[in-house]
Amino acid sequence: MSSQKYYPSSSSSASAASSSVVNTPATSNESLRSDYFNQSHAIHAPMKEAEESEEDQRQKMAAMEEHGKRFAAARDGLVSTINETGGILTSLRDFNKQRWIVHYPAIDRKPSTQQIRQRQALRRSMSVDPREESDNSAPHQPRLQRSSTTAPGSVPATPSQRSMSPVTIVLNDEEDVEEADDQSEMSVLRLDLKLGAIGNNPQALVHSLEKSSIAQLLDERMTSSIRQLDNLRNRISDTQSKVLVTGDLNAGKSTFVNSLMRRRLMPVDQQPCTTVFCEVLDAEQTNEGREEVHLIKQGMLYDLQNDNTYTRHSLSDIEQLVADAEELSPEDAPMIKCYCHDTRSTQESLLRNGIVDIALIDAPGLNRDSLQTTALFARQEEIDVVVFVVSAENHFTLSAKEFLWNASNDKAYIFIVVNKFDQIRNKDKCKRLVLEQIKQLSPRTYEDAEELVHFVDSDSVFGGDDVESSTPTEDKKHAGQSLATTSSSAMSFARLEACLRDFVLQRREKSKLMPAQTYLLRLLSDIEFLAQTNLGVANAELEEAKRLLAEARPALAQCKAAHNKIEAQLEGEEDGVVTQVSQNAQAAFNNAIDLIGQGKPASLQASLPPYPGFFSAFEYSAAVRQTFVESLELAVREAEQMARVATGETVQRIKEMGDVHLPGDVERSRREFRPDAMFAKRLRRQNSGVAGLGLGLSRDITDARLSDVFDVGYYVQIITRSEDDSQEGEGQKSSKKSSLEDELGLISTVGVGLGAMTLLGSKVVGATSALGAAVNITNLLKDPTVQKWGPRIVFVGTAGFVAHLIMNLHNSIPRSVGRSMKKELTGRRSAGPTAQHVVKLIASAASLDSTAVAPTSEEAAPVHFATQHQERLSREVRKVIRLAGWDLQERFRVALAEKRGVVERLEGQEGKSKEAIVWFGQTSARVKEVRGRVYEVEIVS
Ligand SMILES: Nc1nc2c(ncn2[C@@H]2O[C@H](COP(=O)(O)OP(=O)(O)OP(=O)(O)O)[C@@H](O)[C@H]2O)c(=O)[nH]1
Repeated sequence: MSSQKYYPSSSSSASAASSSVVNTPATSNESLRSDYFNQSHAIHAPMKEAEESEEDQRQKMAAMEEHGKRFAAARDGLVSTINETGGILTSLRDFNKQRWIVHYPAIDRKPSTQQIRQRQALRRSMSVDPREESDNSAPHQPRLQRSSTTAPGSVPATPSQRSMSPVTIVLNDEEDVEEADDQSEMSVLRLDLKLGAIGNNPQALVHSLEKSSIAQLLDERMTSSIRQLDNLRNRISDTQSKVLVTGDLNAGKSTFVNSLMRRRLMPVDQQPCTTVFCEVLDAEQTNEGREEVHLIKQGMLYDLQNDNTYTRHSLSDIEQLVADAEELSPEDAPMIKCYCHDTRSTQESLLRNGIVDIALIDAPGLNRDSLQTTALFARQEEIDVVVFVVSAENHFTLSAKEFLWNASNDKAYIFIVVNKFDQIRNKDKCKRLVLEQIKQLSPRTYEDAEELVHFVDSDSVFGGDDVESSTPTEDKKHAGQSLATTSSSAMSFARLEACLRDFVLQRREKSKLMPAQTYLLRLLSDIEFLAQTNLGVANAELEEAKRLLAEARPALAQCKAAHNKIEAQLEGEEDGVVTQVSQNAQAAFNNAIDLIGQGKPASLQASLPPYPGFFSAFEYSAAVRQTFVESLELAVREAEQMARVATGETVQRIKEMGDVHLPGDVERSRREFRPDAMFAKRLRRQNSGVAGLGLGLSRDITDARLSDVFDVGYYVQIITRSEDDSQEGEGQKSSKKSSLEDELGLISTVGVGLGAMTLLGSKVVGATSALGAAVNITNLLKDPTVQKWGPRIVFVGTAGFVAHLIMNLHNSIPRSVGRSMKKELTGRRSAGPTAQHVVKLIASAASLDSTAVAPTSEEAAPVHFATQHQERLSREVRKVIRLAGWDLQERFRVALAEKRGVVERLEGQEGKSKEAIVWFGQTSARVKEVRGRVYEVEIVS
């Protein structure tokens, strides 16, 4: 609809005016100049008077009214869609901030064939006017074409990839890269990515930035677009229209503004002079009819009602004000408001048109310095129309091209005045060349070139210099040609005016509403593109999350089950090996102690030393004791070695359990089992001589003692025990009998006791043994049989027994030593009674109470060598197994935490993706609906 050609309503009058000009004779410059004005008025007025009957006036008014209604409807439609778009954009921004980091598409210039196909499909779907889906005959509207590879499945495989490598937006294949450059990228929400060396390559920059950084930039872009929407709403609700007149230096902008006003308001100079923005307004409508100039104070926001924001000047001061501003940089150049009368009728006047307030802004000529400022100014939403003045002599400079390129992006249509056309000889060629350039720079403007591009001679309104310079010296014929030229120039200018007036007034939808519509469509298109892109991303991420969850959940469950299983297994392994080691040790130690008790070495690896003879009996006993101790040590070592082996096997089994049950990606324990580290503490202590066999043994177990040679206490005890034994059970009695008891009868036993006493005396036996023996003997002497046979038997027995003992010392010493050691090893004190026992012994000797003599088992410290060592071994084994188990458990704990983390992250991703799919789906539908409504806003002339 907007592409419909329109023709200015006043074009008929313009041509009528021009034809009249042609028919009017003129003789001089002055007369030509005045003729022009006179003719202009003279021609227009009578024609209008003649042509515009009452009926015409009525029709015109009705048309105006109708036009006003259409304008209001279009404006209301746009305001409502602006509001909706603002709502969508705000929620997108919030969603980006709070729920889902919005994915910003990047550009990829080397697509695969598949990507090209996907892109084409997506482009087709996104470039279709919602209504065109059902109605292909719908009128042309600005279209935004997008291409993307974001169809589900074409998105990077993992979110991590995605975070650094946003979804690729394929521009175009090589043949149509140019087209892609201006159509495929984001427009309103496009990020201005310029940074360092890669600033010229937004694609590289997008790839290098973190997704969150881009989301942040996008957030800022959305915020500024929301502001822009507010401005647009205010602007289209405002009745004033602003026309910015800009162009190359010296192109004749000021002359053009003056011509429009039919007054020499702006200073005109051959030298570039305008550095200020000068806004020309109708004094009647805007300044209570006062003609004056307001120079806005530096840094002040202009307020007509507030004198402090500006200084007042007369119209004639403008030239000086502009000259003063010459020295300033474009950024500091002041803004001037020029209130003046347009004396023409409302039908002719641009400013005082009776429909809408118009302000004409004369901008500084474009050069490198001012380009930025003017471009910014032109982008402002309150600028409805940009009139670009270009000199026909110079065509478009680089600055002009840049400005037009950007401005036509923003405003779509630019009104172009090709000025100084009078200076051009080959006018057709000039027109062709200029139009060629416009086609490149502003395609929309080119489409409507008939109405929007005008080749004129602005100066001709005041009687151009060309005419002045030629007439004085030329002949009448030449003057006639000049007249014809001037007439044609006037005609062109009149047509320009009519078109401009029409463009600004009657078609202000186009000039005022269309920028808003264009902006909205671009913005909505961007949002839809983002929504589609993110929908694709979310779908891909959901699929990915589902796929990975399908692997991660069972892996977690499997890991948990394996963990539970190994926990139970570990417990079993620990208990098993500890029990095994404990039992083995117990058996080995008991066996060792029994062997020692029988006077044999505890280990097969040890053997008794050779007997050196009676006179070295004591040394022999010491050597035997040493051998026993060493053999016991060997037995302990053997038990420890067995424990090491059993532990090693269990550790290996635990390791294998780990290999079987631990997930493959979990690092295995690097801890190595070192058997020699087990029991190292005891060995160290032993080597340093701190403790002998350790654990609960008195340190003098290795010390030899005389009782090892003659165990008097033992002999006496055998005698006394016979009485006690009679009170005990038969089974017990037999088990307690030693081999010596078998050999000796009661008599010889008594003899042994007494003989030993006699032979060795209390010195030899030791005080406690002697005392114990004495007590026992005292008890023995109470026996009547002993009293009767005593002396003789004692003598014979003693002599025999002593001989026997001496003869049998090589056998009895190991037994004595063994017995003594066994007592100690099994927890009975062999080092002699404690002080308490001695006191008891003395007391019992005095009272002859035999029951109080022997230390009871409770009194003896319940130190059992076998038990102690067995416990030590068990503890050590348990410690090692626990460590191995703990190691494995720890691996499981890490693996479980990792797997749980993966599942939780994927569940989070799944949830977020689902939410995003719903959200972007709804948003996409909403945008589509609003876009449809924006398309429906009918902006017609
Ligand atoms: N021949 C001819 N000269 C013109 C025309 N328009 C302007 N001029 C001359 O061109 C020169 C510059 O005109 P200005 O109106 O000052 O140009 P400008 O674009 O406003 O200049 P700056 O603001 O300094 O960039 C003046 O000498 C004008 O007389 C025209 O249509 N034909």
